[in-house]
Amino acid sequence: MSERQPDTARAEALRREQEYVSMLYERLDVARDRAGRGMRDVLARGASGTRQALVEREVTAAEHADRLARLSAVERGLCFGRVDDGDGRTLYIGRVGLRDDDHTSVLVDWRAPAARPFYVATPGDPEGLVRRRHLHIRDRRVVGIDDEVFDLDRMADADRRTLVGEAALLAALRRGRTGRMGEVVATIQREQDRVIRSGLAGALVVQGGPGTGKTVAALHRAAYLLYTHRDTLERRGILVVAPNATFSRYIGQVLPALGETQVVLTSLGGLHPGVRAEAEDAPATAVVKGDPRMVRVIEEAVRDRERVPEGDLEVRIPVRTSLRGGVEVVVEEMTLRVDHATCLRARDHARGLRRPHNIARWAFVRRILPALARDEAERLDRPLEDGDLRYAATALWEHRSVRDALDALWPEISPERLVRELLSDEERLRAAAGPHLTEDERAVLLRPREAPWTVGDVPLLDEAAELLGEHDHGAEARRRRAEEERREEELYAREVLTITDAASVLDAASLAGRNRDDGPYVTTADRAARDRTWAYGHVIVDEAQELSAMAWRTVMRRVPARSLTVVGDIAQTGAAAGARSWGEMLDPYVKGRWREERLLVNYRTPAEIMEVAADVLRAVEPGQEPPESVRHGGARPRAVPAAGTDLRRLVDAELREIGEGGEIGEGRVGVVTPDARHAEIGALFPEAVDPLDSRVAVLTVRGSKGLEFDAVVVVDPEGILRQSPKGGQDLYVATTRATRRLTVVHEGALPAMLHRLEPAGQPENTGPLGNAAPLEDPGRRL
Ligand SMILES: Nc1ncnc2c1ncn2[C@@H]1O[C@H](COP(=O)(O)OP(=O)(O)OP(=O)(O)O)[C@@H](O)[C@H]1O
Repeated sequence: MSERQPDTARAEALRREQEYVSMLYERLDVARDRAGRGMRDVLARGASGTRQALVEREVTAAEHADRLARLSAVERGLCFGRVDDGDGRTLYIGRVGLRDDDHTSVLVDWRAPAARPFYVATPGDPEGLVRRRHLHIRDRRVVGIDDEVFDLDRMADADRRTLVGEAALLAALRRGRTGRMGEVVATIQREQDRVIRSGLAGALVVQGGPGTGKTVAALHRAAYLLYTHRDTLERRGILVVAPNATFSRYIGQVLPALGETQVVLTSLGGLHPGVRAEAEDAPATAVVKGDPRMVRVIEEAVRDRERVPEGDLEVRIPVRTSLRGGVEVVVEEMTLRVDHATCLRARDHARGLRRPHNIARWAFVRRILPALARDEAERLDRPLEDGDLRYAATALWEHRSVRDALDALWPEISPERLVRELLSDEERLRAAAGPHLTEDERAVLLRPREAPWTVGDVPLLDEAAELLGEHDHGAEARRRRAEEERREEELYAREVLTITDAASVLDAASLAGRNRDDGPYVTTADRAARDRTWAYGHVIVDEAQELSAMAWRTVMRRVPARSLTVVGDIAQTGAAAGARSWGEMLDPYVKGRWREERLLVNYRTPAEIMEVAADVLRAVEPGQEPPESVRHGGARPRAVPAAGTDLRRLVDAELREIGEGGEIGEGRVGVVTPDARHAEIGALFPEAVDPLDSRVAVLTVRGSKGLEFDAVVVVDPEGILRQSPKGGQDLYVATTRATRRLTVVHEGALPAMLHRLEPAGQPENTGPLGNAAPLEDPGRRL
C-alpha cells in the first residue's frame, strides 16, 4: 500500500529523517571513538607485567578491535528502516544497535527480536504496526524513503501527509548486477525472515527454486545466529560450505558487510586443510567416489598398508664398518630374523588397539624391534637383560635398513599419499576395492599419479585422515614454536598500531594473527579453518543438492552437534552423485529430525523468463513446482538460430542493452555453454578472464550455479540437454540465471520444451531492445 505525496511533504519527511539519521551517525562516531580510545589505552599500558596481565591486555585489545570492526562495517546504510505502531511508538532499525547517553535505544539491531515486525508485518497481519518505512541513505544523507501503510486510520495526521511510496524491494531488485552478492538486510521478506530467525538447534533444510533468496537468507541467518548465540558460536564458529571457489568469492562480501568476520567460508574442494581441489570428475567417476561403499574401500586401503612378510621378516644390519677415504663403508653385515607368527601377532595386536593407523604403527614397531634385538643378541651370543633389550631395540631403530623394513610393512602415511597411490595403482585398487566395487567401477577410478585433486577426492582424503590419524610427530613441536613466534609478532603489530588510526588497527591486528598455528589470540575462524577435526557450532551448506553421500560424511564430521542449515533445490541437482531427495542424504545422520522451510518467490528472474524455465522444469521434473517471480516486464526471452549468428556481436549487443537499461553500473552478461564447448566459446571472448569481475563471463552450467547476470546467453541447449543424465536440470539452471534478459542460441531445431521463446526476427512485445533480429556476420559463425 503506498501513496505518492506532493514534493513539499516529501521534502519535509526527508528533512525529519535526516535529522534523526545525522544523530545516529554522531552516536556511531562516538561509539567508534570510544572503542578506538579503549584500544589505545590498553596498548599504552605497555608490554610489561606478569604473563596474566599481558594475556588480559591482549584479550581486551582484541575485544576493542572486534567492536571497532563491527562499527566500521555498518557505516554504509547504518539505518534502513523505521516502524510506527498504533500507540505512537517509533523504532528505527539498522545494522547495529546504538544507545544515547541515557542508555535509551536509538537504533535497534536488525537481528534483535524488537526488529522482527519490520520484516514480517503484512497488510493481513500487521503485527501492531501502522507503517513500515524504508530509508535510503547514501554518504550519510537520506536520499529516499518508501512507506507501506498497514492502517491509515491509526496514523497521525502529520505522518499521513508525508507518505512516500515505492517498494524498496523492487528498487533493490532492479539494480544492475556487480558480480558480487550484496546483503539485503533492508529488504528481507517475511518467508526469508522465518528462515533467518529459525532456532539454532537441529538441521534446517531451506528448499526453494532458483532466485528465491536461499543463499542470501542463509548468510543473513549466519549473522543472526552469531548475534543471538554469540557465546556459543564465537567459541565454536560457523562454517559455510560453498560448491566451488568462485561461488565462495561471489558470496564472500555478504557477511563482512553485515559486520561478521567470524565465519569460515570454504568450498567443498577446500574442506580438507592443505588441499585446494577445483577439478571435477567425469560423471561416472563422481558417482563411484560419492558412493558410501568408498568408506569400505578406504578402510581396506589402510589395512592393506598393515602387512606382514610372506615368510619370516629378514633385515640386514651392519656389524662392522670402517672409514675409507673419509667415507664410512660397511665391512660386515648380519641378517636378523623375526618369525612370521611373531609378525602376525604384532600386527593383530596393533590393529586390535583400534587406534588410527599412524598411531597404532608404534605399537607394531614396539613389538618387532625387541624381537629383532633378541635375535641379534642370540646371534652375537650376548645375554640380554630387560633394560638392555630396550636399549638394543632403540639402537636398532637407528639403522636405516630396520626403519625401511618396518616402513615397508606398516608405513607412516599421509592421507594424500594413501589416496593418490590407491587411485593410480591398479594392484592397490584391486586389493582395496575388490569385494566392494565392480571391475567397471574400479576402472573409472583409475587415473595417472600426477592427476590433480578433484572435488570428489576430498571426502576420500577426509575418510583416510580419520583412519590414519596424525602422521607427523614433529607437528606438535612445530606448532608450539609457531605459537611463540605468532605471539611476538602480534605484540609487535599492536605496538606499531598505536600510532595509526583506528580502522587500520583492526585490519593489521587481525592480520598479525592470521595464517599461523593455534594460539589463544588467533580468531576462532582462523583456528577452525586450519584444523580438520574442528567441531563447529553451526554449519551452513549452500547448493547442498550437489553433495554426494561421501561429501555429507565430510560435512557431518565437522558438526557433531548436528546444528545445520542445508540450502538447496532438488530440482537443480546437476551432480551425478548429488541428492534426489533431502531425506536420502540427511536421514543417515538426523533421521526424521530435520525441519524444512520452503521459499516460493523468485526475486531474480522476471516472470517472462521464468515461464520459459518452468516449461523446462515441467518437462524434466514434473513433480517440482517452479517459484513465482516477483517481477514482471523486461525484454521477452528469445531464441536465435546459430546459423547466421555471430555470437560475439550478439553478446556485444546484449552488453549495450543492459548498459543502457541498468540503473547502476554497466551490468554483466553470462554466456552459458555445454561442458564440451566451453573452451571453444570461451576463446571468442578473451576479455572474459574472471567469471565475477569481467563484464562477460563464459561458464559451464556447473560454473554458473548460484550466480546471476543481467543478461544470459545460453548456447546450444541441445548440447546441454545431452551432456549428462541431468542435462534437463542443467538447462533449467542455465535459463534461471538472468535478472533481465535471456537469449538462447540453438544450432538445430529448438528443443520442444523451449517453445515459449520468441523466435528471433520477430519484434519483441516489450522491453528496450525493440527488434531482436539475428546479427549477421559471415566472417565468424558459431
Ligand atoms: N529480500 C531480498 N531483497 C533484495 N534482494 C533479494 C532478496 N532476496 C533475494 N534477493 C536477491 O535475489 C537474487 C537471488 O538470491 P539468491 O542467490 O540468494 O537465490 P538462490 O535461491 O540461492 O538462487 P539459486 O538457487 O539460483 O542459487 C540475489 O540477487 C539476491 O540478492
